[in-house]
Amino acid sequence: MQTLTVDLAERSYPIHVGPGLLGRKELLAPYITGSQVMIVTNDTVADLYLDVVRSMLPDLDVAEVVLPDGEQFKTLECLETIWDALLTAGFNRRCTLIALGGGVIGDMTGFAAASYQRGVDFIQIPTTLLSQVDSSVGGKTGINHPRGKNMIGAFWQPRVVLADTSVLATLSDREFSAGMAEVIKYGLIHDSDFLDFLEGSMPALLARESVALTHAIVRSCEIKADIVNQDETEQGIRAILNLGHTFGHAIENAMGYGTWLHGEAVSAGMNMAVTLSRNLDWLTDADVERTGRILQAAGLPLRPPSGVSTARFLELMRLDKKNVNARMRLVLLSRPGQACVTEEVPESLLTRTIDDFTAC
Ligand SMILES: NC(=O)c1ccc[n+]([C@@H]2O[C@H](COP(=O)([O-])OP(=O)(O)OC[C@H]3O[C@@H](n4cnc5c(N)ncnc54)[C@H](O)[C@@H]3O)[C@@H](O)[C@H]2O)c1
Ligand SMILES: O=C(O)C(=O)C[C@@H](O)[C@H](O)[C@H](O)COP(=O)(O)O
Ligand SMILES: [Zn+2]
Repeated sequence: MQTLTVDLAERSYPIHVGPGLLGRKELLAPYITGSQVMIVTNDTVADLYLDVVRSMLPDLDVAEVVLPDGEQFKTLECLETIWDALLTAGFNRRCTLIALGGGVIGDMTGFAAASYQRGVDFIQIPTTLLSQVDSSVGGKTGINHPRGKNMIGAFWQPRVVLADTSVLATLSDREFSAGMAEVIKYGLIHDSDFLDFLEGSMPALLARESVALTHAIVRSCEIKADIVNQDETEQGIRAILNLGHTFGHAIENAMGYGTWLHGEAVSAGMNMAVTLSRNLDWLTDADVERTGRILQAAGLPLRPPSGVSTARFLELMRLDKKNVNARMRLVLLSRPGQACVTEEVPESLLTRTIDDFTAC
């Protein structure tokens, strides 16, 4: 097991990464202060891992909420289901919520913890690649709104993250590839050596070979923790974690939540952001081609779905939470391995770049 730390003074917490963590009671016990524990999961993950997580909580008052599976259920209604379960079970301010699942469960459970009785403890047990490398770390929690992705939420840090790499064996290839999009993101925004590693190791990663996969997860968590440590609530540098997301969230919303997976939409979005960076002469054609090759090798899409027009893209992108002025705020690459946030992209160039992706 390897352990990293998110370093946020009194909100600091460990991220444990390795095989066979589920079942190890001693990894949870130090972070549970009261006697009441609510495990929040979905019907797919419950069938696979609920029993073993329950076995890690002896002598405690344990209740469960099993939600329907899917991005389309990252809603106020499911959040209400969690609040109702907590109230029905008579849970008090010293209770702990455990998020057992992917990013959907993690984001919703975190927000339920942030809001229940004005804030209770929560623990992340991420079970997808995406949630192990990204969503379980950093404290962004929330739900979708029909008008926009993750529009309602809070920053609320977990007490501990347990990323058991053994559970990735049951993940579908499509979901595994979606997780790789966020892994590739870290190479693009922050670490060109890591991008080289990912480029050279893609077959081993897709075969889920333990050494390569563990390195990819640990390095991703290190990069995310480093950025979050500098800027917990996204006043500045944290926004670079949003590479590809302004385009990607527009795709997710336009297609209907759950149609395109988050990682798939981010992949097409990163390719669009990299292309826009090239159109600004910040990157070369070779950089764009290489990025496309890496994403494609991971089984990810390079282009958005054909049904989304440029006008719809722009309409949805204007709702993005990063925007503060009339000008769109975008995360682009100033070179491979280095991202920047800019409001300086001429509207005409942005439109032309999107047009190149939306034209049949
Ligand atoms: N908070 C953040 O910082 C952050 C970061 C990235 C993404 N997100 C959010 O995370 C969500 C996407 O997360 P995701 O990709 O994990 O999707 P997900 O939570 O929908 O999980 C993907 C699928 O895998 C299944 N699953 C989970 N673990 C499994 C396992 N071990 N074996 C078999 N099946 C398993 C789930 O039931 C689901 O069907 C999006 O809502 C996105 O907005 C949040
Ligand atoms: O942790 C962050 O910061 C991120 O932006 C990580 C993203 O991968 C993630 O999808 C996040 O949920 C997006 O946040 P949002 O604020 O753009 O909704
Ligand atoms: Zn993301």
